[in-house]
Amino acid sequence: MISIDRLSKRFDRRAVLDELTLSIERGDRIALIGQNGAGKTTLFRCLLGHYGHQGTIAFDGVAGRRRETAALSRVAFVPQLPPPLRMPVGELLSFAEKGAGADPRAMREIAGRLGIDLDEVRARPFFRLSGGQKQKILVTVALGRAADLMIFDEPAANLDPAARAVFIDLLAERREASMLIASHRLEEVAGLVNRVIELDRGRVVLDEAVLDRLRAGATHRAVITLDAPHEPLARALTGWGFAAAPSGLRFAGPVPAAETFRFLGLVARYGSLIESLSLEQDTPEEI
Ligand SMILES: Nc1ncnc2c1ncn2[C@@H]1O[C@H](COP(=O)(O)OP(=O)(O)OP(=O)(O)O)[C@@H](O)[C@H]1O
Repeated sequence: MISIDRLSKRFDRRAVLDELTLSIERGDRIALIGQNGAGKTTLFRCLLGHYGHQGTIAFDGVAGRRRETAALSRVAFVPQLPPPLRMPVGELLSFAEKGAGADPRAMREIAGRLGIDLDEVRARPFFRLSGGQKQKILVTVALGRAADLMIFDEPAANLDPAARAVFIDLLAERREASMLIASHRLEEVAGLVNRVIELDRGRVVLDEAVLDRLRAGATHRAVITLDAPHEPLARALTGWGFAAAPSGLRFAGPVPAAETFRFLGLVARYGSLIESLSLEQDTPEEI
């Protein structure tokens, strides 16, 4: 569906995406994890054609400018920070309807489930809504249309717990769509995804097809190598039952498949300290 080949993006000569290569298949529901500044939003912006870049991104084999038109019509996107739109909400909704084929009945229902009465907010300028209300409207617009790929950048960050739960339910109902969800709460999206990709300093450092493994109920063996010794991470890993090499730089231990998300959530918090991470079928070896 999407193939990304050696994608690089620099800001002020600093590489934010660094020869990133990745392919996304139809039916993939991906949690994109990684520390603040790892490059998640930048990857989305490149995918959506908002940023120029080096390397190629092809949608169904079509790359370059033509890809942008195709992408816009088939991709629904909810940004991390809502744009400061001055237009009334009603105008945004009719733009979604006429310009992007969103279904007004579906939007009314989705907004209602998220706790927003569209008639009440229709006349209000979008930028005057609260952060959570803006996010709910953007989610409503994104889910109100039949998109092939839904890209969500920390979509639930401003939602209250009740709306957060509804949002997860709404996504779970969209089984047919491919999804790419950046989230710092891996546990929250765990039930929705079948693949976890971790970015660190603009590179893919982990790409796990989790669903099959979870189904298999297997145990994996993780081996982690650090750039430098780090006491809190060492404590966290030994708390997981990992053995440490005397150098304090290498750790190995078992990760039951059902605990994969919790484990990856822990590791993601320390992403920039980790030089390498592997998660293999459980075959004990000396560390
Ligand atoms: N328009 C820009 N100009 C300059 N630097 C930028 C720009 N956009 C992003 N960056 C830098 O690129 C790096 C990656 O940012 P990005 O927003 O992609 O990270 P992220 O993984 O989405 O982080 P977060 O989890 O905080 O949302 C950061 O260091 C950021 O400061």
